Amino acid sequence: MAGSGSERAAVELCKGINGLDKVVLRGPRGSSAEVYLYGGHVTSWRNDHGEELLFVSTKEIFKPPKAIRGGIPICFPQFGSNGSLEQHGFARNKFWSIDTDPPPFPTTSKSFIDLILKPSEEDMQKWPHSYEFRLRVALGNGGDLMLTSRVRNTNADGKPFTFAFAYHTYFSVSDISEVRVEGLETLDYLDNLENKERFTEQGDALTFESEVDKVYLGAPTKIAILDHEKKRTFVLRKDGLPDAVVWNPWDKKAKTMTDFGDDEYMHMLCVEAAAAEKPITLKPGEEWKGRLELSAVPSSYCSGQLDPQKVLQSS
Ligand SMILES: O=P(O)(O)OC[C@H]1O[C@H](O)[C@H](O)[C@@H](O)[C@@H]1O
Repeated sequence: MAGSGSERAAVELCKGINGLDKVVLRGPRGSSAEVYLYGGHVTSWRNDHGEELLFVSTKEIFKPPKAIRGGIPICFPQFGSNGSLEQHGFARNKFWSIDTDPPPFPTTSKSFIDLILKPSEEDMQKWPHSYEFRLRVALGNGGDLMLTSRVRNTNADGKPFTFAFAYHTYFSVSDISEVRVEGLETLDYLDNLENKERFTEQGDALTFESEVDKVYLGAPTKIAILDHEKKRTFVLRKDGLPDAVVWNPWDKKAKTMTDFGDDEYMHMLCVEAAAAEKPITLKPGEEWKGRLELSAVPSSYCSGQLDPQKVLQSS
């Protein structure tokens, strides 16, 4: 549409499913992303060809207070059931606001949105802490998706607080049996399917043939998800987030989930950049930052043209 005078805005606030507010981000060459204010939740990330890269369940009904099944839920201030709050904390069930006056934070992208979450009085009864959670979602000029979370302790009573965090990313994959994850081999992990017992990953890249729910500890900053059939590699870069959670419910668990199709486990994989095992402590006035950068590159891995090690080593 260049030159036609009808170029679409890089950032647009509009209504999504069920009239929920959403922000559409558009990159210069056709890429896009969508963020619902409900949950501060990224629900779509498309490449320059318009192909969707994230999985959202066809059973998802977009009805608060249920969290959205798919995309990138924000888990905060709890991960999983490790605490007294609801599963994965409350951030994914809250209506976030657009932050109209964010503190300075440099970017080269024109396509970004700043969101903010602060506790209500009711929230403070469940989690008695005052905080500001700022989330920036940006679409890079090359179509990369970048999420930056900044959490600040604004407690006036001098008390520190502790939290866990995850970007619970659901990647869309062609067929889970054709997927390999590079970067987590040989790491220690806690197996949620074995009472959180600690094991060491053996051997080669991860492949999938049954339910998996593992928290990899001290994961590298770069992880690659290779989709052999799609000839696509997702590269996940993370900062401030030591763990990587890998989850696929597989067939039996899928059937118990009302917001997830029986066969959808074949077409998704969660690889979640997280601070799950060791919670983060912030004193009043302190700020924590956790960053996720996702890119999707065509790969000819199956024909041997792309060495997965090179994917991991290249910057
Ligand atoms: O169903 P949800 O609350 O969205 O959680 C979905 C999954 O999230 C994470 O990956 C956890 O490690 C899993 O134990 C959990 O089943």
